Amino acid sequence: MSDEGAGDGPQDRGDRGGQRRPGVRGGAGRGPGRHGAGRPPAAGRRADPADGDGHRGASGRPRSSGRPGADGGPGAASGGPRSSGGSGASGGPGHARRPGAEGGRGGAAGRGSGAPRRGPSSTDPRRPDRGADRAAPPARPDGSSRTGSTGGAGSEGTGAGAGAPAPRSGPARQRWSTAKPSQRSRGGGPAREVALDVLTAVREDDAYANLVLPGLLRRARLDARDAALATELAYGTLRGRGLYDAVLATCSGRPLAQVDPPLLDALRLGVHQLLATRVPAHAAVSQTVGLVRTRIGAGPGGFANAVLRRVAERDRDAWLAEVAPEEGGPDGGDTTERLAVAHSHPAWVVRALREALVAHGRDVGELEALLRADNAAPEVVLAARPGLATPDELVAQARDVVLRSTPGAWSPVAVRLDEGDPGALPAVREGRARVQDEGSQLAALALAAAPLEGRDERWLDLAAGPGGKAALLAAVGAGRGASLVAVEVSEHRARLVEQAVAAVAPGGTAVEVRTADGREVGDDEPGAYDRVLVDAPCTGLGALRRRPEARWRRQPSDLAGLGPLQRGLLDSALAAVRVGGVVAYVTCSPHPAETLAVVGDAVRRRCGTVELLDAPAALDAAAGSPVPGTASGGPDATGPEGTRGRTAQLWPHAHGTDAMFVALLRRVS
Ligand SMILES: C[S@@+](CC[C@H](N)C(=O)[O-])C[C@H]1O[C@@H](n2cnc3c(N)ncnc32)[C@H](O)[C@@H]1O
Repeated sequence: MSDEGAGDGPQDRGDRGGQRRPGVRGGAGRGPGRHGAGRPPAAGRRADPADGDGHRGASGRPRSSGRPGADGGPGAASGGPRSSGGSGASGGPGHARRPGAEGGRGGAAGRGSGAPRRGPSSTDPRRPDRGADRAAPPARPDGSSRTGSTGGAGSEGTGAGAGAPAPRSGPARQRWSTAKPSQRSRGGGPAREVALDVLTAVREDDAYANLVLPGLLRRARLDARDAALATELAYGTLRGRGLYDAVLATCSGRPLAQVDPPLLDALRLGVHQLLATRVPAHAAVSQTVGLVRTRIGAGPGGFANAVLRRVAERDRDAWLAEVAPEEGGPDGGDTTERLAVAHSHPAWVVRALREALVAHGRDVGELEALLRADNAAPEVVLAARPGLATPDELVAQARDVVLRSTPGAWSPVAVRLDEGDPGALPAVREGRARVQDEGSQLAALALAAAPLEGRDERWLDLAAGPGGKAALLAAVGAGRGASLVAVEVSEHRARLVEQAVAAVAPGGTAVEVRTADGREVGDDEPGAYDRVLVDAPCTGLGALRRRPEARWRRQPSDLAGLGPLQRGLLDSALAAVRVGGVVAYVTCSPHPAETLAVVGDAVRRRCGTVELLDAPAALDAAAGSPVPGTASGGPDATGPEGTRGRTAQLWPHAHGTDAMFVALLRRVS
């Protein structure tokens, strides 16, 4: 579930009707009827609440997912925020971070309350202040407390207090609004309405935020700024829910379970504005209360007013000290619980990520940076498909539509967009380039770069939907005279694969898409392939930054359900590859149960017939220069025997990519 190009991008959106493209053979396979691939759900709706990958966790039996891809389409793929002005292609405009405009909440003032090679740095200089947002985005990626005072809230508030000093902690008096009542928006304004609609769809319909948002933005006809605000509010509220609920529990005077869910959504939206944006406090409260009044009722509006005023009495740091006190202090609590609240992750995910860092041989002290990276909006990254587009072409096209772009940090075919709608680039619209996380790009390119002797003509992608890596592999393979068979169990997602690879095979037969169960290919076609990709369905714990709601949906029990499916697919791949051929086992989760354990088992069970290749070296080869810190498991690591140092793990906080895991296995007999 690693590829964000997937989802709702212009080239692979499910609403294209899934028509066949010339040159793409849609093999019958053992079709969906047999495997119950299921109906294609409405865009944005989840097929299975327990599983975003289009399979049923417990049974391992796949099912069609409403989420075309692990990640959305361009922009949406990114978790939204960095792209802006979005069309459907972008999954909505991004929130525009304005480093230079951090600070004051305006009206709150006075009340006294209140790596690597070109990799990203923690100070993230990539985003200039465009000065055009009214999105009032988070001051820092993790939404930590604001300093400085240059920013008001643009048109968002009344202007009162803009440029005022940053809010300080502690209770004090508050003037709620300087606007005349007639000037205030009664319903919260269109951006908040859209944001609330997203929260409602996520809660009631199990929708994916990145898929429902574009349609809601279009329907509401928001201009770019309001669209950016709506996107930031929706995504930020979903990500920050853990902390916001802890604050609300303190302020609401009743257990949150007793608060009506629609009202709770609106309260979270209000808290997000108060604690993580530069929206002035008075505007955050009055607009959110207006929204509650018009959407839910006058009584709930009064309740929201009382609760949000209490929230507004302190700033984020003060609330953190209250609800997530540092250990060692008088109220210091358990580290996991503190990190869970402070960085808004379920405690089991915090534990899982800590375990993952240790298992892959990294310093456990990196945990907080990793959690913070999960809360930062990822950049939109494009992959220029070899033979169809070049990074230089993408940079030139971005310049033509006044988008800032930079070369990728790692992948030789990557271009990073600072903001904007990737669908504005002709190459993206034509399917010659695609939004795809750099980690996903490197994983596919590493398989293509793995050393191989003898025949190298038949490539296989065993779990291909929605087709991001298949599209890249197909393009690379076409340049080397290799054909690709792409297998996907979900009918709907198989159609997305066809769309994804269409540009690579306009009239040829280099790519064949089959709707089938990948676990059966090994038995049906033993030893038939030279290179095989298993991008296994997984928990997606390495891509939380792209899927704001995912962390609240996943359960620890998902791990147990996914294990047999992951092992079954890897077994099938190892049977389908010829002796001497290479299998890449890839996940967008660093969890040891989905990565090192699966690979370690496979190597152990096949005693001597399968060997691990040097995946970090293959990543370096794919990148064209060293990608530091990918070797997964040093001498002290706890990874299973036989995997140490041979597998590769990328990290959001270290590489600026999703946390992709890559193992390369060669069948030796
Ligand atoms: C992680 S996603 C693959 C992402 C894809 N490689 C990309 O880059 O766009 C895993 C895919 O495996 C599919 N899948 C699940 N079980 C499967 C099975 N038994 N056989 C084939 N595909 C399966 C899911 O429907 C999902 O589309």
